[in-house]
Amino acid sequence: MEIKVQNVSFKYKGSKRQVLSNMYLELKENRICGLLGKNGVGKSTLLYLIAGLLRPTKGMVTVGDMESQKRCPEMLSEVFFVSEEFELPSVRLADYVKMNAPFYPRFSQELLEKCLAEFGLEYDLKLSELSMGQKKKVFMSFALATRTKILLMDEPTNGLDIPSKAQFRKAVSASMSDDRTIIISTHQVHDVEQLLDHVIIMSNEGILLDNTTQEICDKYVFETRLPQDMDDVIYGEPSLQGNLVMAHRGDRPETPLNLEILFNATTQGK
Ligand SMILES: Nc1ncnc2c1ncn2[C@@H]1O[C@H](COP(=O)(O)OP(=O)(O)OP(=O)(O)O)[C@@H](O)[C@H]1O
Repeated sequence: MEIKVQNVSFKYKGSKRQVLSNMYLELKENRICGLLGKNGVGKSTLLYLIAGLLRPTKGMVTVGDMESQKRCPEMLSEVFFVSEEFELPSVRLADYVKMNAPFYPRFSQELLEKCLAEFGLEYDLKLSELSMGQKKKVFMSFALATRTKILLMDEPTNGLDIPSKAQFRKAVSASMSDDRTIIISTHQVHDVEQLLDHVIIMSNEGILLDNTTQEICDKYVFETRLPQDMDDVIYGEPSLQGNLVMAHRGDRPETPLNLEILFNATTQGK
């Protein structure tokens, strides 16, 4: 399902500040997309608009051929939003699943148990007896198992311990399918850098970058350079090993994406 944000402007009620203005964005299916931007640029707002939980002041957001703000049943069964803050009822997970899974026609019990196992959790548990991090793992496992065509995740790795970040990447990869689009809004770039195949960088002025990781890595290399070897460098930062840089690739071999360098280069207008 394609997500289209067409000429969208948004302002919170009672606030003077326009959070989004005339934004255009099209996101095709079969993508794991990282949504990056400094605090307050409107990443969460954009996710709420896509989920239909906020209405644009101007313009239109659609998923497939459905307008988000109408929240028709078909759309609700195909969009799942893991917001930064959420509440789970004080019930057993099995009862939570019994109550909520029927809303999602493609829900997979097998995938739920696989994701839980990835996070080191059992299926037989009481939601009220879990720590915050454990609740998040359970909620994300449920979200992944819904197999909705659109999955929106706001800061999914916040509050997860160090081993869980790799488990998160495995669980997301395991749940990915050709007809799914996952948008992950995050500041924890190293947690998701190997997972993404698309990157969107937002600023207060709008979208600064909207490309597949393949397009980025075809054009640029991310590597460490000596000070005398900086001719074709677009952006660089000193590091312990030398200068960490983003440079034109030319005929050099491809390098892995360094999201932090890409983000700093982009937001500094390089
Ligand atoms: N309920 C609200 N009422 C008024 N203004 C709001 C409300 N929620 C957010 N804002 C404002 O809208 C702007 C965008 O907020 P949003 O939460 O979408 O940003 P963000 O990019 O997700 O930020 P962060 O990285 O800090 O999570 C901010 O300037 C914020 O102050």
